[in-house]
Amino acid sequence: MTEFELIDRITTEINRIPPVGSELPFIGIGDDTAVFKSLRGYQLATMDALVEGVHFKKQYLDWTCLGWKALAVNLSDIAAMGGAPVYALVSLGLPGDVAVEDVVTMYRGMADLAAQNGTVIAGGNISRAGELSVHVAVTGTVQSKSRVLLRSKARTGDLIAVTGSLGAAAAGLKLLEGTLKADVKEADELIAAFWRPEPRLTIGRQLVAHGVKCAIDISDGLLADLGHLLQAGNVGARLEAARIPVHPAVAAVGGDKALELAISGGEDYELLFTAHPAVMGRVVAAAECKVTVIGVVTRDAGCLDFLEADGRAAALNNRGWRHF
Ligand SMILES: Nc1ncnc2c1ncn2[C@@H]1O[C@H](COP(=O)(O)OP(=O)(O)O)[C@@H](O)[C@H]1O
Ligand SMILES: Cc1ncc(C[n+]2csc(CCOP(=O)(O)OP(=O)(O)O)c2C)c(N)n1
Ligand SMILES: [Mg+2]
Repeated sequence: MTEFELIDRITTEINRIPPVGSELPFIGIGDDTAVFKSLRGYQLATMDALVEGVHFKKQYLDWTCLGWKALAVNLSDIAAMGGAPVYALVSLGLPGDVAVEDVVTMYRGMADLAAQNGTVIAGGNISRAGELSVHVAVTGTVQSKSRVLLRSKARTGDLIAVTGSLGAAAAGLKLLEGTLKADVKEADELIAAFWRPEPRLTIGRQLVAHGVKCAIDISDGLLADLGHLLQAGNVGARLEAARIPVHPAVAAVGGDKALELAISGGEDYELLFTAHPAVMGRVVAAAECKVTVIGVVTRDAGCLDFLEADGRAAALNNRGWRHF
C-alpha cells in the first residue's frame, strides 16, 4: 500500500461519521493545508515531520538546521496555500541519549526562521522515542475563500510554472550521503539547499494578489507533486524538458543525472502553480523571485507528457519520493 492509498483509507474512515455541532472544513484532507472558516477570514492547519533515517541521518545531523527545516517544510505548505503563518506546535521524539544542548540548538534554528516571518512557537510535546523525530503543526490565515491556492484549480490552457530552481536539495543529500562529489563552493550551496530551504511565503501571497488559484509545494519532486495537482484538477499536462530550471550547481556537478535530480529529487520546497496565460504574464513580470514557465495544462486527465526539445517523449525512470 502506498502512503496515498493509506491517506485515502484514513479519509474515508474520518468522513464516515460527520462531527456533530462543529463547522466542517472548507478544505479537509487532500491539499497542502486544511482550510477552516474563522472569525477573521479563513484559517489554515497543517503538519509535517522530520524523522531520523527517513528525512536525515545521524551521521550528518546539523541540529540548528534540523530545527530550521522542521518548521520550513510546514511554512512551505502555508506558502503553497497563499497564506500567512500564525502558530507552530512542536512535538519531539527523543532517544534517551540526546544532549539537552543539542535540543536547545535545534530550537535556535527553528526560532530564527519563526522570527523572520512572524510565526509564534506556541507549544508542543516531548516523548522518549526509538529514533529522533520533530513533528511540527502550523496554523495560518488567508483573507477569504477566493484568496486561497488550491491543488484542484488547474484549468485546461493554464500555463504551469515553478519558482526558483530545482534539484539542489536532492544533490545536497547525495553529497551528505557520499554518493556525489563536488567542489567546496558547490557542495556548500547544495548542502544548504537540503538543510535550509526558504519557504516561499512572499511569492505565495503575491500569487494570490495576482489572481492565481492553483498551487502545490514541491516536496516529493516536481513530477510527483505535479501528478497530485493534475489528479486533484482532473487534467493533464505537457512539460518541456529544456525549460526545467535545473539549479546551476546541480547542472555543474550532476552530469547526466542533473535533470533527473531536478524533476524527481524532491525537497525543493519551491512552489509549482498554474495560471491563465494573461495572469501568468503579470506574475512573471512582477515576481520577487525567479519564476519559470515549464509547460501547459491539457484536457487529457491524468496524462503527463514530458517532451525533449525535438518533441520526442523523454524517458522517465524515477517519478519521485514514496514513503512506502
Ligand atoms: N495521517 C493522516 N491523517 C489525516 N490526513 C492526512 C494524514 N496524512 C496525510 N494527510 C493529509 O493528506 C494530504 C496529503 O498529505 P501529504 O502528501 O503529506 O501532503 P503535503 O505534501 O502537503 O505534506 C494532506 O491534506 C494531509 O493533511
Ligand atoms: C536519509 C534520507 N533518505 C531520503 C531522503 C529523501 N526524502 C525523504 S522524505 C522525502 C519527501 C518529502 O518528505 P515528506 O515527509 O513526504 O513531505 P510531504 O510531502 O509530506 O510534505 C524525500 C525526497 C532524505 N531526506 N533523507
Ligand atoms: Mg505531509
